[in-house]
Amino acid sequence: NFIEPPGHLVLGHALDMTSTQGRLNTSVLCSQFSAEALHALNKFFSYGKTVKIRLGPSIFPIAEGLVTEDYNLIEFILSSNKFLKKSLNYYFFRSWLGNGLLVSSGNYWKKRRKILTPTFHFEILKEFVDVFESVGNVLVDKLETYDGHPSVDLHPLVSLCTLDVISETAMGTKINVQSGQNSQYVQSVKEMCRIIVERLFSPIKLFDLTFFLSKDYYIQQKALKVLHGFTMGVINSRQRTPINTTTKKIAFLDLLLKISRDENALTVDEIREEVDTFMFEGHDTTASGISFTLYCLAEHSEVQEKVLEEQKALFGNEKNPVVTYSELQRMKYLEYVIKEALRLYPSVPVIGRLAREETEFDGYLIPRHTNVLISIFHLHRNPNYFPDPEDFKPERFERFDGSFPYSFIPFSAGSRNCIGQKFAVLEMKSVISKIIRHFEIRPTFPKHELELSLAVVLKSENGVKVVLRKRN
Ligand code: HEM
Repeated sequence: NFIEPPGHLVLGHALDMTSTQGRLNTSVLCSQFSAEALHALNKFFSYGKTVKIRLGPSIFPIAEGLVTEDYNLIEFILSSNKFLKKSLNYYFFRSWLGNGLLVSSGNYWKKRRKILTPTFHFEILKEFVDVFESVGNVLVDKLETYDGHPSVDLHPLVSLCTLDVISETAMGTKINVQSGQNSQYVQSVKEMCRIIVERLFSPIKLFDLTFFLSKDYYIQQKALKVLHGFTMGVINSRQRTPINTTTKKIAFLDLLLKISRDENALTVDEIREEVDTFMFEGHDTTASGISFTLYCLAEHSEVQEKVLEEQKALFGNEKNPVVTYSELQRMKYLEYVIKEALRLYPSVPVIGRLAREETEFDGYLIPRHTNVLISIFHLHRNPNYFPDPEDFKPERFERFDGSFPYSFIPFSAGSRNCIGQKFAVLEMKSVISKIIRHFEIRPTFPKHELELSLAVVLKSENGVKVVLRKRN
């Protein structure tokens, strides 16, 4: 069977995930540990490309599973309809996202995916470019206040920008969090993201019984009240307002309301779940992508220069052009840069699936109901597919011919891939190109070394710091 790296008799590998010393310490109870999860995976993969791990006694199915960086197994899983169900740890999203697209399964998921797919049609996405651009302008204004500072941590600023974008596009509502409004909503999003990550790794918070006794349970309930209350408030008010058919820009929520009215396909609660799913999946992921791309550009001035050249070829020296969808499409080099940044720093570093039935793979038996965690992070750094994998070389994507289609999967692959992929790339291009036109981005001195942490969304524990200099 698959190898199980040595671990604690009862707690299994929970200690590896939570403490570099392998000792039980307070980090098991609190949050400072997802950086250790990355080190732990590095260690586990020294035992094999696919290994068995557990975060507690093996009598609890939620606490154990396989973790893999093996191309062949990943291809097998993502292309098979026996692995369409999400692994058990997605359970922690349910209190917030209910049965939304990210976590649902079976026919329920199929039906919803079919309903939602047309809402991401490029004709609809095209109309969102204005939102990316105007919200991006607010970010540029904020970044200008850091001109010449010894360093600025991009992530929190970018994260507010992407939250503003997703709110306006998903709900048709400006929440202006970049201008300090709706701070309670922002705080609640943060709390929920933190609690979900903690529950994933902590053997104490993993189980409902012990989680319900913790302080975080009360924080979660409070945050959920704010989050659900906010979304429901927006839905109720949009329901009362007839959809303006004269404007081409229609928010996802309005499309869902229209579908539910015309075809009676979704209840109000189901719409709320999907909108919440977009709010979660659609902001932290793009914030991580934008911040890490800008960090890579700071570290590689020659690449930044080529990105700027591409901008000049499109817009001359104009820093604030009216950017169109087709111009974003023409930013080919920037697209390679974003891909290379997502290769090294995939916003979603690990995804999980559940074996629907007992399955044989390469002489190994994967029992029914096994959780299989796929490390996109490690897959993307495999030298067989990406020579000198630690180097940042956007040009490699000029030659990427798709012979190994599952070697680069920042948006996952197969029928459960990211529905928001095109939206995300457009948004990232819009915001990054705008920043590059306005600022020269330099590395900090001394160099800011990222402390990556393998949370639900990839983060750097010590921030993503660069130096900004306004361009003339
Ligand atoms: C850089 C940005 C993004 C990255 C890297 C990314 C990545 C991913 C990945 C890897 C998955 C598969 C998750 C899994 O199997 O557990 C996924 C699913 C999903 N993403 Fe994204 N995402 C991004 C942006 C977005 C945006 C902007 C939206 C919405 C506007 C979105 C909505 C979704 C949804 C709804 C799913 C679930 C799809 C399903 O299961 O059918 N994502 N994303």
